[in-house]
Amino acid sequence: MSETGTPPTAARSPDMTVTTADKTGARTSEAADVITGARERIDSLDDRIIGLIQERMAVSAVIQEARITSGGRRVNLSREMEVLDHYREALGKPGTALAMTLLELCRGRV
Ligand SMILES: C=C(O[C@@H]1C=C(C(=O)O)C=C[C@H]1O)C(=O)O
Repeated sequence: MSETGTPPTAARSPDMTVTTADKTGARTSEAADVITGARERIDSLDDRIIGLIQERMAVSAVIQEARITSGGRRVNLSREMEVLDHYREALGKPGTALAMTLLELCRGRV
């Protein structure tokens, strides 16, 4: 095994191309096909997640603008705690970190 995780030529099954093994890390063409298909689904999911985050940013900006225009503050910490709790309850401790990143993206855009 090389430092990049690519199996040496002798370790590849005869029907696998070098390119496929290098891209997926699989040791068989069947595994490489599964990985390639699943990666396409992940890329599609990531595009949808990014779209939803951008939509969240726009909705958050509407709220912040209305509050600031009315004389209030941009940030509402009690509401942010509710958002953090929501993500932590759904996803555990990493959910809190994810929610903090989302709040960072959504704050300060108006
Ligand atoms: C969107 C709001 O304004 C700010 C942004 C938040 C968010 O993006 O979830 C939450 C609280 C506020 O700091 C809100 O008060 O709901």
